[in-house]
Amino acid sequence: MSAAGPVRLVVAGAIIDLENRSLLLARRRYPAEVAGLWELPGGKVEVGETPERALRRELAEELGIDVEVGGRIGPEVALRADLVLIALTARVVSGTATPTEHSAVRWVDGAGLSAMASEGELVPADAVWVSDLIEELARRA
Ligand SMILES: Nc1nc2c([nH]c(=O)n2[C@H]2C[C@H](O)[C@@H](COP(=O)(O)OP(=O)(O)OP(=O)(O)O)O2)c(=O)[nH]1
Repeated sequence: MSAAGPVRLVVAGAIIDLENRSLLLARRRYPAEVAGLWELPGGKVEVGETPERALRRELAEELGIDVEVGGRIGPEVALRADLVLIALTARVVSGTATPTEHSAVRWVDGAGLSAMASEGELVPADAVWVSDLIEELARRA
């Protein structure tokens, strides 16, 4: 795509459990470069869709959960010239996260997230969010 082409947004959910001070991560199956690495679940925003609505749709499809979406967290990340990634906070309103497209899900606390980042277990683009996520987990404690 040319540099002047439309930019597509990917929205990822920083799903936080207030009681357990933990964050939901999902393990990617594809593409090969990131298969086996952990991400904040989400997906691409469709034309005419708000990021909030896209996140609720993706999380219902991918994990079978209904979430309430909060505000932005962390910086936006340019994945490619035509793809930008943002993260929104969210909390589960109903359902239990059960992966349909990911190979696994797990809840981690701040220390666990930090350890996974150090071990290179997160998808590379998400590494920039780690300090903001750890701060958020501590703030809500
Ligand atoms: N969902 C999500 N995608 C991420 C994250 N970090 C990151 O680099 N990505 C990349 C991987 C993909 O190239 C793109 C999102 O693709 P996706 O596969 O989740 O979205 P989708 O379901 O709407 O897309 P598709 O498979 O239908 O093409 O963003 C993240 O934390 N969450």
